[in-house]
Amino acid sequence: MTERGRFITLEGGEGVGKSTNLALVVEHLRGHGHEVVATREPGGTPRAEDIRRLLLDPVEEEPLAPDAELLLVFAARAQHLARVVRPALERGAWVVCDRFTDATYAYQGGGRRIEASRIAELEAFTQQGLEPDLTLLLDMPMAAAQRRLDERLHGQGETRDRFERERAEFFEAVRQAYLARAASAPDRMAVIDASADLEEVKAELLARLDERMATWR
Ligand SMILES: Nc1ncnc2c1ncn2[C@@H]1O[C@H](COP(=O)(O)OP(=O)(O)O)[C@@H](O)[C@H]1O
Ligand SMILES: Cc1cn([C@H]2C[C@H](O)[C@@H](COP(=O)(O)OP(=O)(O)O)O2)c(=O)[nH]c1=O
Repeated sequence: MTERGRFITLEGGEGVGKSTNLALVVEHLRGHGHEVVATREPGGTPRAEDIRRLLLDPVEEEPLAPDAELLLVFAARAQHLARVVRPALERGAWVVCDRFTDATYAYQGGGRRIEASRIAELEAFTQQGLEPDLTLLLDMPMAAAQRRLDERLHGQGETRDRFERERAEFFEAVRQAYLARAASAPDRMAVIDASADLEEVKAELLARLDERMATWR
């Protein structure tokens, strides 16, 4: 029987360097000879990407109710798990995902103030016990991450999505909720200082990854 693949997630606020470092993690794992599926949430399948658009589109005439937002996040997750994540893990591939359920606790829990117990109910219903083997949390003060994001948005002429339009208090609550999650799950989550130079961040990330992979052999 094929051994189940490992499930690794990258987390953190906007602009902390998740996308930049995801590529590095993928390359590192491929170097170890693993089949790797790189994906993201919300999204990762065409249908789930449709739901992502609903979540990110800033429709000013009709604000999205927090519970509707929460259910859409889990609807996208259910589709992504069924179509991409579970099949990959079952055939022995490793899955590296840009954001997962810790983001729901951070954004819908911390940011939108939905009770964690309600998120946990949907988590249990949707995931049926599946959770990441390792979560790399990129942490840094939100103001500095915001400056990176401003440069990126400016450089690409992008506009801000529904979340990127939130206020500083929202992002601070997101950050604190992420840190609280990491403190309560130290065996699964590794906190990485994302404010350092990219080379330093990469080195710390790979060190944490190797450390954890050594315990899986
Ligand atoms: N350690 C770092 N130091 C300086 N700039 C960085 C660092 N990591 C990423 N960046 C830059 O910051 C911006 C946001 O990074 P990105 O990977 O898109 O973040 P995220 O996916 O978390 O929103 C990009 O322009 C990226 O090149
Ligand atoms: C996975 C997930 C994402 N989100 C939000 C956070 C992000 O603002 C947005 C899109 O994620 P993402 O594209 O990863 O953000 P960025 O690259 O700008 O850091 O979705 C939630 O609110 N809940 C969730 O469960």
